[in-house]
Amino acid sequence: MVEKGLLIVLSGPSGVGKGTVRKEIFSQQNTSFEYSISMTTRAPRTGEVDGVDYFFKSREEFEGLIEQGKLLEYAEFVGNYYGTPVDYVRETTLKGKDVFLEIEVEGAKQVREKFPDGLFIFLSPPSLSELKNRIVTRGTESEEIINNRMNVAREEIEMMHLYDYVVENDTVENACEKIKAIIVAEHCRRERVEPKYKKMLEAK
Ligand SMILES: Nc1nc2c(ncn2[C@@H]2O[C@H](COP(=O)(O)OP(=O)(O)O)[C@@H](O)[C@H]2O)c(=O)[nH]1
Ligand SMILES: Nc1ncnc2c1ncn2[C@@H]1O[C@H](COP(=O)(O)OP(=O)(O)O)[C@@H](O)[C@H]1O
Repeated sequence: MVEKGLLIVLSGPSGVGKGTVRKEIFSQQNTSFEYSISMTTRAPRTGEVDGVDYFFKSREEFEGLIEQGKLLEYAEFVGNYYGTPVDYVRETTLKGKDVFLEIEVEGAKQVREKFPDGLFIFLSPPSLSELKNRIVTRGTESEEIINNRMNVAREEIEMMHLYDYVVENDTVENACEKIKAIIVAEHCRRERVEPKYKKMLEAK
């Protein structure tokens, strides 16, 4: 029987660097885990691609997915819906592959209820002023939305105790190294052979 894959959840306030850190981790290793692309009703930002960054949906389509039970979890974040496709997560973990979710705190709570054995990591900013600086510098949101997201950020930071680990994103390199080390340690704790070494042993 194939061992079920681990669910890895990364949360953190808007602009802290979740996307940057995740992309760096995925670009570095011959990844043993898969990224779950979320559904959202948010409009695509310049350069974002449907089916790569998100599956972009209308509100009606999204509400249809909720009714059909197609989402593992979902939440409304600053005026838009975001949710995780349940079929993808189920199929991938059943194949024995770990799945990496990048989701906000309310969704992470729902995942924790369904998968208490998941690995929950909170990415924190060095300071609120640096958080604001990053989100402003990214240049993708209006001033009003940035202010709303900064208010939500305070509430999210207060929830960091719900996570198994808090990693500060001081530099992308440090944050990636810490997250990768946590994942290896948590594989050991769950008595799983690290996928990279499993492959190494299987190879001739
Ligand atoms: N609950 C939930 N949150 C999600 C999902 N996908 C993305 N998010 C979160 O929604 C929030 C807003 O995402 P986005 O608009 O892309 O802004 P960004 O985090 O600033 O890049 C972030 O905290 C994301 O991690 C999802 O499938 N479910
Ligand atoms: N460690 C870091 N130091 C400085 N800037 C960073 C760091 N990590 C990310 N950034 C920058 O901060 C901005 C927000 O990062 P992003 O990955 O989009 O955040 P999130 O996905 O959490 O909203 C981007 O402009 C990114 O280049």
